[in-house]
Amino acid sequence: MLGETARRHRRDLLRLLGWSVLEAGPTLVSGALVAAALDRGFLAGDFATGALLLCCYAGVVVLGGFGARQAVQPLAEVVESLRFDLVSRTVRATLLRGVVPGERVDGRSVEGATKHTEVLRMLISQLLTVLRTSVFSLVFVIAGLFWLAPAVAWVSVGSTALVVLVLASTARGWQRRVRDGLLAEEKLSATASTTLLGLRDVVAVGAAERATRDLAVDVDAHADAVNRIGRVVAGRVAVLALGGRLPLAVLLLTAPQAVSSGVLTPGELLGAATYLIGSLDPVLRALVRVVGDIGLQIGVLLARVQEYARLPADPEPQATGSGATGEVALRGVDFAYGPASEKILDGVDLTIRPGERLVVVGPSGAGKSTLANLIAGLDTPQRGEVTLGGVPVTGLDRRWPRRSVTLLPQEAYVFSGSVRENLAYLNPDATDAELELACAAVGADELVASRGGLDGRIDSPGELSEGQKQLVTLVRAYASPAEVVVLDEATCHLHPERERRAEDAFAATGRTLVVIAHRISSAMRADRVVLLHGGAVDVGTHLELRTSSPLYADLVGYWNEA
Ligand SMILES: Nc1ncnc2c1ncn2[C@@H]1O[C@H](COP(=O)(O)OP(=O)(O)OP(=O)(O)O)[C@@H](O)[C@H]1O
Repeated sequence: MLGETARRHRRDLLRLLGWSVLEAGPTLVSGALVAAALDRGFLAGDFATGALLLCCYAGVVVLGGFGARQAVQPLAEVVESLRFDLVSRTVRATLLRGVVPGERVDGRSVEGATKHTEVLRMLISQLLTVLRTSVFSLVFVIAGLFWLAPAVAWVSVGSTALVVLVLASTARGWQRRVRDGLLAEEKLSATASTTLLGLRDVVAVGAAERATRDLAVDVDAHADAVNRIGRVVAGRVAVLALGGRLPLAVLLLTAPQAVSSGVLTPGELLGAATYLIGSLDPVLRALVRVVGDIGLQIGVLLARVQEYARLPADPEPQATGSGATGEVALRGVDFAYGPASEKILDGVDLTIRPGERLVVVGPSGAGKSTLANLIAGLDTPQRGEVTLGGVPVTGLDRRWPRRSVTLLPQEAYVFSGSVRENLAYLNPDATDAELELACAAVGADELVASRGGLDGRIDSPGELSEGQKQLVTLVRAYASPAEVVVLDEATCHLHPERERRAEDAFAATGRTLVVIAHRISSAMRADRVVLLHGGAVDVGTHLELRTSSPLYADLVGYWNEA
């Protein structure tokens, strides 16, 4: 995931690297200039040279500050783009999994994904900020020390290697503990939010003690996990303290001997101490904090985000054929919303022929929308099966955009964006000519023209009336490649004449059209009508049902009066 963003921002990363070298520049010359200022200037009685050399150092520090300032912009480009990529991936994958039967997706999945992504953004920003200068600074310190005091440089290399070795060998255990801590925190927050949301029920059924006990278990588990992390942190801090201070201790202990024997001048001694105190120790600390702590936290969080960004599995292997003939069949379908709930559909058999215009009617709550969801594969029957072109609908290709069935619900969803983006939502490859054709067919051309054509904007969808929103979604469905279109009261806010025009337009394309009727006029122009009642279906033409079914005759009468 990170690699993809990094590839796109190669230039920004190179700019970041370049400015970071400049930012770390003062580290390279700090010890050397201090040593020269002392030996050739102040101790040699040449105050002007000493002061000039210190001024040079100050100049380099200002240049380093300029490098730090310039590095901010490329850093922000990379990090913000990374956040956008991560959020897009996780939300998209969560939504796609949401329409797959058997996948458990709720608001917490998206919330968890976005929360983790936000933390990741901050951590990666810190990682890049510290890492980019620390690595160069470390190299520069060692180089400076080799120039001034090679023996101290070797001790520094050894102690740095020791720190790296110890941290690397404990990295796995550390990562495991951080992950356990994160999981414990997630579990605690899930239990707490479930308990708090159902607080009234918990009190009503006298389960307060039980809920407290359950919560206490998760609180203890979280506390244990945090304690285990704390113990590892303590060990790592000790190693770091030893590794960072050892070279300085060696320098100070050997200083009298080294200076008196002429191995080091006083200036070189002070220069080496400047490198060690001013750079090596802080750099090692920063590196350990960043690579050891932040780096590992990033690894753990990325693994979690990757779980959220998991796309649903492709169709099951038994799903052969494209399902693209437009024939929908329900065989012995039973459906209920819960194991103890009443059946909404009870042993329903129904074949919808390719290119047929079928209208579904029935009393409120009879299960018309449920039938629409089953045809679209959004729900799975407990018994029997729903097939499309002979293939179980739940086994069809569910990659976005859905290619086989398009279901338009009553609530039309229009988002902020261009008119084109809204219309091409179910077929991003649609050409302008195809979209214009779809607009003309369903009668949305005036609306699109009034918004400034395909390039026009819909900045706040609330400006559109419900009918206008339904027109937008009708164009979407028309422009989609699906061979079966299900309109679940998707034209209820349109004038009857506009509704007829839209339905006729779909029927004229030769696709299978299933309309959950809002008005009796839809049933009157259908090839066949399905009357849904008490979990069963009666099927026939409008005239047949009118004479054979008293319930249908009642519904027609009710509609006519209305
Ligand atoms: N997600 C759900 N969970 C539990 N029960 C549901 C769910 N969705 C619908 N129901 C119930 O299932 C029954 C059928 O609902 P459905 O929406 O399919 O009926 P409908 O014929 O489309 O109704 P209407 O004409 O009022 O839109 C209703 O009793 C409804 O309350």
